[in-house]
Amino acid sequence: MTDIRVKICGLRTEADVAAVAAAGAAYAGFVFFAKSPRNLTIAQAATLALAAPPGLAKVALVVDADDDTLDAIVGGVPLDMLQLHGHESPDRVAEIRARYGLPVMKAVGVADEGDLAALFDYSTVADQILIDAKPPKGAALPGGNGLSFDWRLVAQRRWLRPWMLAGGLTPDNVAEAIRLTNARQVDVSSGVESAPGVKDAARITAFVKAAQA
Ligand SMILES: O=C(O)c1ccccc1N[C@@H]1O[C@H](COP(=O)(O)O)[C@@H](O)[C@H]1O
Repeated sequence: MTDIRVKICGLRTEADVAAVAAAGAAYAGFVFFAKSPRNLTIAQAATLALAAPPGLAKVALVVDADDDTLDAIVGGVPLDMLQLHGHESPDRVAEIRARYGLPVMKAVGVADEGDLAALFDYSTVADQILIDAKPPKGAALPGGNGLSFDWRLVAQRRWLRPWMLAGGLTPDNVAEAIRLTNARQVDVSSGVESAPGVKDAARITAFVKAAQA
């Protein structure tokens, strides 16, 4: 066992939350993005968040959300972190962090070397950085597409803040991704599903086991 921290994103049922907790994940992610098959209402997310045991951090994933939307989410769901997965500027990240007093994790899409500078920019304002694959042009979702990027781009790099590796991770490839990048935290959504938006408890268990082996 290692101290790798795992985030399982896109939970939709209380059984998902129980599976994530039982597997030993550190974070549970709730998606607030209408186009996603994992999208939740505030009432649904509140029910799931209240079912989470102490020690399982509850993360709300939003995409270019305005203040009214964030006010409703933060006011209606007990949360430990906000994940910003859109085109939020560094100033907007700082504004959200100050307004809600919650730790903020900013997702940055990476496809080539040219994308790495943004990681430094965001690491001056966010509490954590989420390094994800850049979505293909015209993709309906800015993340959660099950696509990975060339992990060698971030291998052995250092950032100012803790970071998490995401994008196309599965129970079969997560150990290799960790070995190559030296990531201490990993995030997965599609790789632990049996169909879009349907989490698979056995895959969740296998993913956490493989990440922490
Ligand atoms: O999961 C979603 O539906 C989603 C929607 C909009 C933005 C991000 C989304 N998910 C995040 O994308 C990455 C990678 O996911 P995957 O493992 O490749 O499916 C992960 O950080 C999710 O939290």
